[in-house]
Amino acid sequence: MRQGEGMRARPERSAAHVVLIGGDGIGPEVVEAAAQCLEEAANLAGREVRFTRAAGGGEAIDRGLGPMPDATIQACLHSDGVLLGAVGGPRWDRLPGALRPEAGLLELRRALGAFANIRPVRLFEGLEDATPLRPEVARGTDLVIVRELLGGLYYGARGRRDQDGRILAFDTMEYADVEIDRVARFAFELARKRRRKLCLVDKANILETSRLWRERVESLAGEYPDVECTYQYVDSCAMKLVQSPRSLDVLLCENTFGDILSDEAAVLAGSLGMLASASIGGPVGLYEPVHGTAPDIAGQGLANPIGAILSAALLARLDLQWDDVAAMIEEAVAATLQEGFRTRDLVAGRATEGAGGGAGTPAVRVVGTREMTAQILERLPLFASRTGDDARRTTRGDGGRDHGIPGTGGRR
Ligand SMILES: NC(=O)c1ccc[n+]([C@@H]2O[C@H](COP(=O)([O-])OP(=O)(O)OC[C@H]3O[C@@H](n4cnc5c(N)ncnc54)[C@H](O)[C@@H]3O)[C@@H](O)[C@H]2O)c1
Ligand SMILES: CC(C)[C@H](C(=O)O)[C@@H](O)C(=O)O
Ligand SMILES: [Mg+2]
Repeated sequence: MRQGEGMRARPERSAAHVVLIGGDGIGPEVVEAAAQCLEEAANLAGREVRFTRAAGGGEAIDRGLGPMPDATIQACLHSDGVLLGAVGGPRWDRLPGALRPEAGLLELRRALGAFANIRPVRLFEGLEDATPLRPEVARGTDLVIVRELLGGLYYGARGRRDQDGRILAFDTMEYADVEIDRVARFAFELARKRRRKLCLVDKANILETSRLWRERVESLAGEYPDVECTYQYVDSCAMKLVQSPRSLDVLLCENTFGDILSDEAAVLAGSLGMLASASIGGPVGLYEPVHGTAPDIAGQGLANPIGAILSAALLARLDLQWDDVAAMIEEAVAATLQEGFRTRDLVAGRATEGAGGGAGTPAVRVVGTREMTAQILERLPLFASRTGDDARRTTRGDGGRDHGIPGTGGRR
């Protein structure tokens, strides 16, 4: 997406080129699952996706290419969208900061100009017992975290120095007004398409950067009188997230606060494995599940692929403008879950295998990554016949399944 191109009508595209960066741990497992779903849904809609696999993260380091090879960045910049699994793991934890896999991801985000990270959080019907929260608290959760992605502590000056014989380490949080304005405008526009509630999450009682965020958001709020704009300190917001999630619509956060709150919010969705994300703002969007490489379950076929699959749906909707393809994937995921299929992480809350089965509730069936993907693939054709408009109407009617995220226009 280019800033400001959001709502411009574009010619329908029938083919797309997507770069896949599997990365490390469960990254390659979930990216392959997502690529299969995107390819199949596109084919069912009469379109075509071509994939290029590119190196990134620890596996690229091991091949002597560094954490984010220039060839990968160039491939991404020349693509129609990028799908990334996750990078990092214990094997690379002792490398100097700038050489770690995670530094490569930051480099890619910056190269793609992806300043707005969108993390939708909803509890799918049927997953009420997957969250450790009481169903009456979590039910109906439908919020979006808009996380600033190219500033703050992640990109500020950091280092160490000797101070009177002691080791002093520092990280710096800096924000420029323009960096705040561009992501805040995006969040206001998003709120407008949803329940018209925007909450700026900050620490303005302590941090000067937060005070600038408040000033900028307060001044922009005048341009969006139809959006209710509130302010909440990050510490109390962390509580509110699990106390009354339905009261929240769009949460606007600086980089670090957004990172932390999104993993907390994953509890509302039943598992970290459920959350998808889109990072947009530059010529091409970067789509990745919110979770990491999950070293504890990597290579065992246990990973929940849904966060990655829903990220592929976001790619279809936001970069390719294939709303029908996106809706097809989202509907197939919802149907698979409603029929009781769960990966292991989704029975970690209060659900147990074989539970349900009475009173119209399907029995819970615990499956691995491949089987979950196969079940979703099998259901795609059920949602294939709709036109994009029909599909959009259906999903909006079901609690805003497409999260009200505005189309971003793609790169052409
Ligand atoms: N975008 C990214 O590339 C990204 C994001 C977060 C963490 N990381 C990296 O991942 C590594 C591990 O980090 P961590 O352990 O703090 O976080 P993590 O998200 O990898 O795992 C946290 C917990 O959630 C579980 N989990 C995560 N995704 C899952 C899925 N799809 N299905 C089932 N269970 C899942 C894991 O098994 C683990 O118990 C670190 O090196 C970290 O830097 C990368
Ligand atoms: C791996 C790390 C750099 C990354 C982040 O902090 O942005 C991850 O935690 C995420 O949430 O995408
Ligand atoms: Mg994170």
